[in-house]
Order: sequence, then C-alpha cells, then structure tokens
Amino acid sequence: MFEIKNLTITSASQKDLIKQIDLSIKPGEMLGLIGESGSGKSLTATALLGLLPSSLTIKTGSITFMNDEITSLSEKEMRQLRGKEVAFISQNYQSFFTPFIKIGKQFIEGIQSHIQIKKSEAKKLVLYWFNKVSLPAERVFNSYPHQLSGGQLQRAAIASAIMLKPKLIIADEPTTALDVLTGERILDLLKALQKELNCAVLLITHDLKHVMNRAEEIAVMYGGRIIESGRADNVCQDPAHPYTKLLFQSRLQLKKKVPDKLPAIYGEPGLTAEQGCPFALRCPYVYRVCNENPPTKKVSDHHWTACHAAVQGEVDQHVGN
Ligand SMILES: Nc1ncnc2c1ncn2[C@@H]1O[C@H](COP(=O)(O)OP(=O)(O)OP(=O)(O)O)[C@@H](O)[C@H]1O
Repeated sequence: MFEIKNLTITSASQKDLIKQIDLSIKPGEMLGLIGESGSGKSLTATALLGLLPSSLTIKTGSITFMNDEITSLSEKEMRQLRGKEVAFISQNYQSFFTPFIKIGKQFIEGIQSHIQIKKSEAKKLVLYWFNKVSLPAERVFNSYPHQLSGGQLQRAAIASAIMLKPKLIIADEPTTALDVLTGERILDLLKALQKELNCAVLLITHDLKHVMNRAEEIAVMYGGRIIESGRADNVCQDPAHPYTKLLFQSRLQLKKKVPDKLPAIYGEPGLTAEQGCPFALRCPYVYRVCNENPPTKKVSDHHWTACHAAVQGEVDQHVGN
C-alpha cells in the first residue's frame, strides 16, 4: 500500500537526517516503527504525510501510496489524501482540537470538508464512532475539549482518524502523554479497530513493548537508518542487530526475577556515528569495518538486519539472547 524506497531527507545545512530507508506497509497490517528519540521516526511520518518543513528536502528516493508518487502530488491532492485516505494521530492530542469550539461541531466540520453529507447524518456518524471508541457519545459531542480527560481526548482523536475509514493510520507516539494503563487501552483499541476495519497502521513508538504482540511487522530505526526489519515474531524471537538485542535485554519482565542490574546500552541516547553504522559509537561489538555502511543480512524469510558483525556471525556469539 505504502512504499518508501531509498529515502534520504536532508536539512538546510546538508546533514542527512534520514538515510536511504526502505519501508513498506501492506493493507490491513500494523507496522511498528521503533527507535529512540531523534532516530528519525517522526520525520519519516511527516514525509509520508507530505508535511515536511520547507527547510528539509528529499534528496533521494520515492514514497508511493497505492502506486501514486506522493512527492509529485499537488497540495490540494495531498490535502484530500490526508484525513480521508491517510489519517494521523499525534502524541499532542490537546492541540488536535480547537479549545473554544465544541467537539461535536469540530467533528462535523471535519467530515463535511471531506465528504458531502448532511449535518444530521454527520452527527449520527460522529455519535456512532464515539460509542465505538467507548466514549459517552452525547456528552463528548456537546463538550469543549478542556471538559474531557486526556484518555477521552485521545479516544476522540482516534474516532476522528478512523471514521472516514482511511486505508492507513499513522499514529505517532499516541500514548506519550497518557498514564501507562490508559495508554495500553488506547493501543488495544487501535489494534481492535485495525482488525475490524482492515486498515493499515503505522505505529511509531520508542517503546518496544507497545509493538510486541500488536504489530505484524517491526522496523527498528537508529540515527536515521532502518537497522533491522521483519515479521514481528521473527524480530522479537530472534533479534539480530546488537541495538535491537540490547533493547530486548534491557527490558524488565514481570514473569522473570528482577536482576540486580539490568543491562544498559553504553553511551548517550542518540549518539550517532556520521559514517558507516550509526550505532557504531555505542556498539559493544564495533570493529574497524563499522566505519563503512553495513551490508544487509537476511536473517530469515521477511527478516533482515544491517550490521557487519551480524554478517560475520559474531553478534550471537558475543551478545547472546
Ligand atoms: N526541521 C528540522 N530541521 C533540522 N533538523 C530536524 C528538523 N526536524 C527534525 N530534525 C532532526 O532530525 C532528527 C530526527 O528527528 P525526529 O523528530 O524524526 O526524531 P524522532 O525519532 O521522531 O524522535 P522523538 O521520538 O523524540 O519524536 C533529529 O536529530 C532532529 O533534531
């Protein structure tokens, strides 16, 4: 459905922020894009939505949606695509709503800007979707944004994203501003709606556990590159890149005894090598060749990593699972 090929995004100072990434989403699938802060997740989503700031340019590559090249669509065509075919849920749900207009009115205006529909029919649609995301429909419809809790606002944002039955939802850290339990419920809701409506979801998160058991595919980003990607069960059971392995190892697991010391990833988060493997400055298995762009290793069907040590078969030997 969506395919990014060889995408490089450059800043005004000629720094490559996204480096030759490939990413694709199949209809009805959830792709979990994980990576720490600054790894390039949001820029990737912004490029998909055709909303890159003018200071950034696409240096190489293509982004296609249903075989249309997004980068060559006009702003009008892009606006039509956004909201109807591709919906966006952001971490900043507060700014999604205009504070001084009742939520119901905002929803009706939003729907009428995309499809021709009578106000009364639009209201029915809004109430239906508010019920669907377990909101007290009439009350929310007649409320101002500040009269709802964070979880309720994020549910309303999901209803807004889903009600025109988009083919793809991009959810960028949708639970960041919520408490853990509310966040988990929101992600479960997103998963349930994805299955029911068969729409694709790009779930962007820095938290591995958000995508485990939810996403069908996982892509791991570091320093503007995709360093590992594949079917979620393959990546979770047999992570191949040292960074992914360390991410799994440094997770606390309820069923296991809490160790005296959790393994930590060496170095400052976001520390990125400018050349070669972006993780080289923090990688315990770095060697001289890591100055060069890492080759791709096929780990199994639908699972690959970009790592010199993995190609040499040295990661398992040193890191273990
Ligand atoms: N408009 C811009 N101009 C210059 N650099 C930018 C711009 N927007 C983002 N960047 C840089 O691009 C890199 C990737 O940023 P991005 O927001 O995509 O990271 P992220 O993985 O989404 O992080 P977070 O989880 O914190 O949102 C960062 O180093 C960021 O500083």
